[in-house]
Amino acid sequence: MDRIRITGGHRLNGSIPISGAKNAALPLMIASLLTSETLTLENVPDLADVALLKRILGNHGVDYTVNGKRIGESGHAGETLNFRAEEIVDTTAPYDLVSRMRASFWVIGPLVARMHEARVSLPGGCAIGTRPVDFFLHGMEGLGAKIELESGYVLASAPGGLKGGRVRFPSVSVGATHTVMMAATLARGETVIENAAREPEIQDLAACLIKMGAQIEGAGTDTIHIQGVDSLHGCTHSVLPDRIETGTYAMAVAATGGDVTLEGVRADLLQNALDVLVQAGVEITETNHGLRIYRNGAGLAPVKVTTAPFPGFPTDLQAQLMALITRADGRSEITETIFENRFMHVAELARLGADIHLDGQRATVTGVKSLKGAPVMATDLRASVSLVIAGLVADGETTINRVYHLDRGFEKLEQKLSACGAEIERLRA
Ligand SMILES: CC(=O)N[C@H]1[C@@H](OP(=O)(O)OP(=O)(O)OC[C@H]2O[C@@H](n3ccc(=O)[nH]c3=O)[C@H](O)[C@@H]2O)O[C@H](CO)[C@@H](O)[C@@H]1O
Ligand SMILES: C=C(OP(=O)(O)O)C(=O)O
Repeated sequence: MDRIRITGGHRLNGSIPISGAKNAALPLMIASLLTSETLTLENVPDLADVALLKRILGNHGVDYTVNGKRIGESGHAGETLNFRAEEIVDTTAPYDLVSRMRASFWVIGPLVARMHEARVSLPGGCAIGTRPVDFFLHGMEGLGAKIELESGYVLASAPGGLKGGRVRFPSVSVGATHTVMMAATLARGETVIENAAREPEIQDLAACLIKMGAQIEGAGTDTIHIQGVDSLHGCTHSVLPDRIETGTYAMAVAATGGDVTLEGVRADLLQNALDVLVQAGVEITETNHGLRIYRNGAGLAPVKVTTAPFPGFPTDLQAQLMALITRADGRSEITETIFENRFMHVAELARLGADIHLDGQRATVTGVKSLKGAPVMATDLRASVSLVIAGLVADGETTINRVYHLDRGFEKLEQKLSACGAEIERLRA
């Protein structure tokens, strides 16, 4: 297994291009199942999760071709890929693939909408909580699907096709909102999704579906109206920039000190997190080239943060923020409200000398003068990158094991950081 070795203590200076968002690219790719025409996606990040989803979609009959790198609508230079599901050849999404990535379960929506049946394994993904699928199942039932569970698989069928309905989620779920919204585009009549997720990735998916001919109103608010249509067609869509990658590098610069411009980003996608950084004493300005993150000399102030659905502070940046404030001047508090087991980085940060006290869903972090490098273990995607941030500021050498977690969601991490002066390298197994 590959490892990452970091020698800490270098300030970051320069610029970092931000990739297309993993969490937007995945549902957009899945939307290709809804049409027999070609869906062209620009600015697709080159990530392990994207590669895995290509395999999963391929199994259903989706062909994909690479258009090569070209500058997309957004000015980003990610990959442009064509997806074409002329015919769905298999409506089963098997355990060995779906168990490796949570988002692959979302194929259930488009498959039932187009083929009136699907057999999808219960999902896997980052081990950050129990992550049930009850909202998805109730949502699909709300559109008239019959749901059965058999040997770890969900069997969903709607022989006469899906029918629009009212779906109210008990609490906000990004994945269930994506799935029901996709399914409803081809259902007969109107669907109303209440208590819908408002994440930017939902808006990006809705924008693409609308270009494909779907009738959707209200994406980005908590109530989404979808009027079903008979069929959807192809289109070209550019994946929005990754707000979690943006926030991660902003926190890395805040931690090491320095001056870095994050290119191709949208500040409005992570305003809450940027406000927290400003409270901590980081200077942030929007320039013609992107978002300039600057901290030189000044100390870090402690912060009090509670994770929440968008537009709140994202759970996907919680671990990175914790790494940053391990060296703040005073005591910070982080409360995690989305996932019940998303503090696995705490024990690893403690190995580097962080002072963190856990009480249920609340972590109290007392700033220390310095961290010291040590071998640590990546436990999930965002936890792994929090160890990278801690390693960048720790004295001496930090080696991170199990970096396959990082490869799921961070494109060219070592290259992007070394270009700004970090001493970071991958040790191939
Ligand atoms: C690929 C992707 O986009 N992943 C993101 C997505 O995950 P994902 O879509 O899996 O997360 P959800 O928004 O669904 O989860 C939010 C909460 O709802 C609960 N829940 C969800 C569905 C359900 O049927 N029943 C249920 O109880 C979950 O266990 C969790 O406690 O949103 C999360 C919250 O912003 C992010 O951390 C993930 O990075
Ligand atoms: C938790 C994440 O991904 P997934 O939902 O695929 O596990 C993430 O992107 O941080």
